[in-house]
Amino acid sequence: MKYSESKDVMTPSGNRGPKTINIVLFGIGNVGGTLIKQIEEAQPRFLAKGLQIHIPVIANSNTAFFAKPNAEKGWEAGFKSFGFPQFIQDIFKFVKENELKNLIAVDATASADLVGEYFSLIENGFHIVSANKIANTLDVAFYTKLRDTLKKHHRRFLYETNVGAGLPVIETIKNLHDSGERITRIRGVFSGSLSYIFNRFSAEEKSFADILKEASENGYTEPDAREDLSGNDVARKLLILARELDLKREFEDVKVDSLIPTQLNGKTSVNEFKRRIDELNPTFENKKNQQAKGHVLRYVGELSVTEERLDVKLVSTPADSPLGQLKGADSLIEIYSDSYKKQPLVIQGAGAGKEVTARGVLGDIVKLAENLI
Ligand SMILES: NC(=O)C1=CN([C@@H]2O[C@H](COP(=O)(O)OP(=O)(O)OC[C@H]3O[C@@H](n4cnc5c(N)ncnc54)[C@H](OP(=O)(O)O)[C@@H]3O)[C@@H](O)[C@H]2O)C=CC1
Ligand SMILES: N[C@@H](CC=O)C(=O)O
Repeated sequence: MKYSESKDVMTPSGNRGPKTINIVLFGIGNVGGTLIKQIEEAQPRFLAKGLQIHIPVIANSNTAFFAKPNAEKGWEAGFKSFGFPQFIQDIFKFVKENELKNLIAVDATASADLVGEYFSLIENGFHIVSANKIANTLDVAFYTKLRDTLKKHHRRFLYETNVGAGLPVIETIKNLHDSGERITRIRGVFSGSLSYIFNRFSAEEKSFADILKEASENGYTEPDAREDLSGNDVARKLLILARELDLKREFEDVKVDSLIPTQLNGKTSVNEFKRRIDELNPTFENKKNQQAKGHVLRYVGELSVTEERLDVKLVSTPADSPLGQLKGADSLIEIYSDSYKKQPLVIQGAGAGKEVTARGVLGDIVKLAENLI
């Protein structure tokens, strides 16, 4: 398959040859689909700065589409008509044959299988940008091996959207830590979907199941919403932050208060869970009604760095407290440190959603592109 890059494009500043970045995109759901749109819309602005972002390969779990340059606009039709069964080796062959440089694999999936391919992606010259949290939350041996492999092949791995979607949480925590600041505690509402669910459930007379369905339709939940309800998604976020602070903890070290009643946990399929979703209602009606007056439910994560403790649980908090006042799918993350001792550094804003997340992924791509030739 031949793919010829438009190397002689004239930038508005009059210089020849913008820097071309080649994205291989895995995942075209909420985040991946929105990312393509955002790249297409921002292309004139990138070009003005001497940057051109191509997406020569677009893949879902079973199909890969090898696109023509600048084909982002009509990619859906091409994907349907000219998609091939997706095999990673074909992708490697394609980028080699076409001598594509500045390769970035973007992981907009929740797939563990794809994470298993990270090593071969790196060995084949790819940098990685990921919204998928799995690579950062497998065991410490994997975590370390991934970083060693990146170092050996001079590749980078950016994953700002792993915590707080488009919010600058990882970058802020990393900057503080790397500059010698002692972070003592990180606490807050880390899940955008559970924020949306509990903010509405606490304020409205709607059933828990109906609100959960709407959260899913709005693209706030994980592909399997039980990842949110089980607390696993928040646990992953806490673990990722702990590891940024050099605490080599495992997923099992996070103490998690699951929100899934035992009869729906574990053994049911996603479809069966969706069919029986109304069974969640009595549990949450009870929790809502048992609260003190003026209190609301919030699902909170806390990383106590000094005690090396990671906790995820449902709490009842006064409606006029900072967490109690949350709206929409907002996350609110408080960072306590030696410099931010009494008044924490607070990061607040949408913690889930396809637009903010895709923008965060694009932010990582542009950041990475700045360091490429
Ligand atoms: N939505 C949000 O607000 C946020 C999401 N994220 C993360 O972003 C990721 C994607 O979320 P979202 O877009 O909502 O999920 P979706 O379910 O909407 O999309 C997932 C996409 O991944 C594809 N996929 C699955 N397995 C593979 C594979 N092995 N190779 C290639 N493609 C694959 C799916 O293809 P198919 O249809 O064939 O299965 C689908 O296109 C998740 O890891 C999530 O945690 C992070 C922050 C916020
Ligand atoms: N399900 C997640 C989406 C982003 O990671 C959340 O609700 O925060």
